Amino acid sequence: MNKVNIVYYSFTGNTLRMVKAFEKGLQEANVPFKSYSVVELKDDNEAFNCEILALASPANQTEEIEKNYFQPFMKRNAEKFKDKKIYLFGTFGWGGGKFMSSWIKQVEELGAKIVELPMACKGSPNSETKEKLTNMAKKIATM
Ligand SMILES: Cc1cc2nc3c(=O)[nH]c(=O)nc-3n(C[C@H](O)[C@H](O)[C@H](O)COP(=O)(O)O)c2cc1C
Repeated sequence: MNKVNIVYYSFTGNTLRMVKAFEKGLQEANVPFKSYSVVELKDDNEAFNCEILALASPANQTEEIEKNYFQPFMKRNAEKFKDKKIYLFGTFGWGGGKFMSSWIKQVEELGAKIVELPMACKGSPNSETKEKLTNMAKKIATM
């Protein structure tokens, strides 16, 4: 059983709906977890205090992760990603999920290990996507 923490950003709620589906899987797997909005996060070490850290962001200007909170989070914690097990997911509008490819690259260049195939969906996740995420969370929790 893995302790899985989640750090997320969501402005209009699409990414948060993905987070809720992911949390459902963790609850069903009966593993300890904590979710942190990156906007309210006070202690980065607390978020990193887990076996697997899930990160969730929408695409923001020019195919990046969210700019004002998530990009600074990545930057100030760069050294903490070395050998860290990470799972990535998020939502996008019009870019076809290009932001996710850059994020994967960034995380891998920092030395992290992406534990499962990331998930990105357009707009609000439908029930199929939510179910996939719930199952993914269960898999990650018990891997
Ligand atoms: C300021 C702003 C910038 C955005 N930039 C992009 C972008 O570069 N590529 C893209 O595919 N979607 C972009 N979007 C769309 C959001 O990624 C999409 O609506 C997402 O689902 C919002 O997630 P949230 O509801 O969790 O905030 C942008 C939206 C806003 C408001």
